[in-house]
Amino acid sequence: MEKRSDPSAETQASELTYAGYLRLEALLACQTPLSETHDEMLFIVIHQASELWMKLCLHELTAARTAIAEDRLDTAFKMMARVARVQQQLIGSWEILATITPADYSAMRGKLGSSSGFQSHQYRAMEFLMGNKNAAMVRVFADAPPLQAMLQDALEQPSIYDEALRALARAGLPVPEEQLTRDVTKPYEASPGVEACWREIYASPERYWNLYELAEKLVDLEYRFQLWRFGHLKTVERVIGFKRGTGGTAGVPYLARVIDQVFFPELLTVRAVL
Ligand code: HEM
Ligand SMILES: N[C@@H](CC(=O)c1ccccc1NC=O)C(=O)O
Repeated sequence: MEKRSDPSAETQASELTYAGYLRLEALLACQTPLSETHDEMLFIVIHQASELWMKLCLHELTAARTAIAEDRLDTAFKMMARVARVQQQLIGSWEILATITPADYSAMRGKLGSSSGFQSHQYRAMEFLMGNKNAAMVRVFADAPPLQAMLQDALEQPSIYDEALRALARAGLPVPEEQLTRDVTKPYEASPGVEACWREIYASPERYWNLYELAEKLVDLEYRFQLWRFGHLKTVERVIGFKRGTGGTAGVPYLARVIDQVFFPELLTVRAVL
């Protein structure tokens, strides 16, 4: 995590003020609309607030992954429970954004050029942390080396699900070896052997209470991630309809396709065999 380095911040605690501690001067100088439209302020604020919440999600999920890797599941649960609430906040932002009318958005859209949420490195890092790895998405940041390096690192780290499966193996469940030693830069592929492990856990939660809770926390995470994606899709549909995206995709049809990308496949398929 970045520590503050500006000298003005190195004041005595007794001189510290609300605005100083929170760096409000810098934070509140970052909303600079490019158009004359009234609604651009909302557009900017929603995105900036979302990026801040994503920053917190990454902070919590990275720490949760470490905790799982170290078999400190209670610690991971605490963090994952917080992420679920942050996700609710992110999902709630669609309600506010939906107050933009198509005509008002059209009036500012030209100023956005080819910029797009597609270029959110924090969003992509979250997808990678969830296991939806895609090396092509790293190349989107070829013109921004620090962001590209951050994402390349996220691509190469095991996902929270990779670590969960390793925790299952340590607990004595027969997770197939190839799932434990897989190339974590590749998208996760469902495995019948992994489904069988979750089945064992779900069939007798009292024998595996912690692992059962881990499974349910992961399901919560995926569920809310999907609600966010769906809220985005429906908001985009009502604001720009079937226009192509500024980022170069088909727009709504692209967003509909990514909803099919599941993070923890066996946690869904196991339900059909219980
Ligand atoms: C009126 C509001 C919005 C519209 C019309 C819109 C439209 C789109 C479209 C069409 C795409 C597909 C990529 C492209 O071709 O541009 C996209 C992607 C994306 N947008 Fe938005 N968006 C809106 C608001 C937001 C907000 C508030 C966020 C929050 C950070 C966001 C985050 C993203 C992300 C992360 C992607 C990439 C999704 C992926 O690749 O799976 N968008 N958006
Ligand atoms: N892709 C959007 C533009 C857009 O929404 C956007 C543009 C700049 C910064 C963030 C954005 N939000 C999400 O994609 C569009 O096609 O209208």
